Amino acid sequence: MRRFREERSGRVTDRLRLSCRRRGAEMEGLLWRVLPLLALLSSLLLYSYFSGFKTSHNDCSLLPYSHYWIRSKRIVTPEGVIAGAVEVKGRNITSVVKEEDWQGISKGERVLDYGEAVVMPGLIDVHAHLDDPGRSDWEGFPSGTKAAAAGGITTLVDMPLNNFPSTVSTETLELKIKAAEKNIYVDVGFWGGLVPDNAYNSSALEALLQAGVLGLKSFMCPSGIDDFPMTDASHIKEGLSVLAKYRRPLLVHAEVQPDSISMPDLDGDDPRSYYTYLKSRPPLMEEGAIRELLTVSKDTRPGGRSEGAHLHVVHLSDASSSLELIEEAKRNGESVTVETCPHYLAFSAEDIQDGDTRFKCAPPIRDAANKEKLWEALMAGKIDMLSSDHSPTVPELKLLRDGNFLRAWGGISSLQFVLPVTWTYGRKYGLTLEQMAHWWSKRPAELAGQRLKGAIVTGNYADIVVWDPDTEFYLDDNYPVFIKHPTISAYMGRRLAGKVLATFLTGNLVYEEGKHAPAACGATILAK
Ligand SMILES: NC(=O)NC(NC(N)=O)C(=O)[O-]
Ligand SMILES: [Zn+2]
Ligand SMILES: [Zn+2]
Repeated sequence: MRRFREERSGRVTDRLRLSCRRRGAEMEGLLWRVLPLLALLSSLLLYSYFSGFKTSHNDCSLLPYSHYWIRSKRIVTPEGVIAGAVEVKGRNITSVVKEEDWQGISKGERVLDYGEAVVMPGLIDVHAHLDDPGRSDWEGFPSGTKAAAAGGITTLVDMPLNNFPSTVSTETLELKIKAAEKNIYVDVGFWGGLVPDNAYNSSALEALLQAGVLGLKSFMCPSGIDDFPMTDASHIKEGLSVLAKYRRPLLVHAEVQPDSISMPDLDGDDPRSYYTYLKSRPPLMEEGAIRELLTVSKDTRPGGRSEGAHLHVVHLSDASSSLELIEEAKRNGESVTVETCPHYLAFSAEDIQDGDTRFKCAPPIRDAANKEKLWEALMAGKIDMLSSDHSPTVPELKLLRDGNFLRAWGGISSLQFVLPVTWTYGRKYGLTLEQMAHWWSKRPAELAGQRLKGAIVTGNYADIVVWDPDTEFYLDDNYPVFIKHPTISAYMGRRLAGKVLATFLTGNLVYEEGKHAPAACGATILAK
């Protein structure tokens, strides 16, 4: 029995030994097969570690790495235009070096040398209507933000109207955020709507602000959108008092039809004539609205009821009395700013052909003398910033064939073109690269409360546009245009200077020479 057991156990041991040997051989074989794979994997890991290669989000960028230098002879920084390089690592700018210090930098790094091209902070457009959700056939987040990226805009703040439903509550903001997520090629923040329904309901307004809108927007005249009714000065006063607590701005479309203004009689006037439309919205409408606004902007003074709130007049067209009133408010210590748009700086009423409703917007484009005064005010620092007021629609509603200015949709389509337009029309007034960055990046970043955007400085997000001020091009059918309906844009067919070469968004090269990164990796921006 014992022997048997021994014998048996001996046989078992033998078998075990045999199977161990066989398994050992198998393991060895496996090891030889796996070893090269392991070596490959570890070298890939090492490579990705040292090169900053993105393993997960590389569809967000046209570059296969995320640590690199952008080099140029013209980098626009808050300290002036310098020759040198901007170091980008991941999402941020990690250093900005002048040419004289460049030699000391390790040469193993990746360098994108743009020569003489301008390297500037990405543009921040605080006034765009992307019409999503609800009217994405007018524009929509994907095409709108692709156009923005192609135009050097890295951040835009979307208006609360023209989308449906209008963004006037936490629920409607939620719909907007959902529509934007994974569909945006640049960063997008949101203004909420101040409307009669929520103006006296501070808890509703607070909920909207807590949900992340960067500020509020209201209209002092009919907006043309049924679920976005107009507000008066008393609504605005209430809105400002809530905004004060959050230190966020109220943006106002400042046109009214005050009883004191006797509106011109248009009976018998040709609706196809631009002058008929111009007559229907005189400068007095802007002036009247601003006069009313100034009765409540007093509250924003230090020690005032709404100290901490801020009033921003959007798309100023009247360069006369309206501008003087705004100047006066600023002198009185009120927290007030004003923007104008490239179309008021590029076009004048004299140039607009009868029936060409591509030029219809509100307030209207005024005469050449007014345009000159707008440029003067802008150059003198009296106008704080620029915005696109990109407000497209479907071509049918522009009534291009009919040409009826009184019935056509009002709004200029410009999102992709604002950089070259500002540059092209501003050169004769001597505008500088620093002014471009000031009006399009620094001041809009402040308005939208974006502390890490709007300037090329260490620590900021690497939101950068590279453009060539000397290249001229025609906006013709061969030009890559990304707005949804190019035919309704007043800029098509124009010759412009200042070509966008590349756009970087939080370190990703999102656009280069007609091509976008495959994935929509812009972020929604919500205020905290
Ligand atoms: N509903 C609109 O988009 N209106 C816009 N229309 C323009 N500007 O003609 C605006 O901003 O007022
Ligand atoms: Zn407006
Ligand atoms: Zn607008």
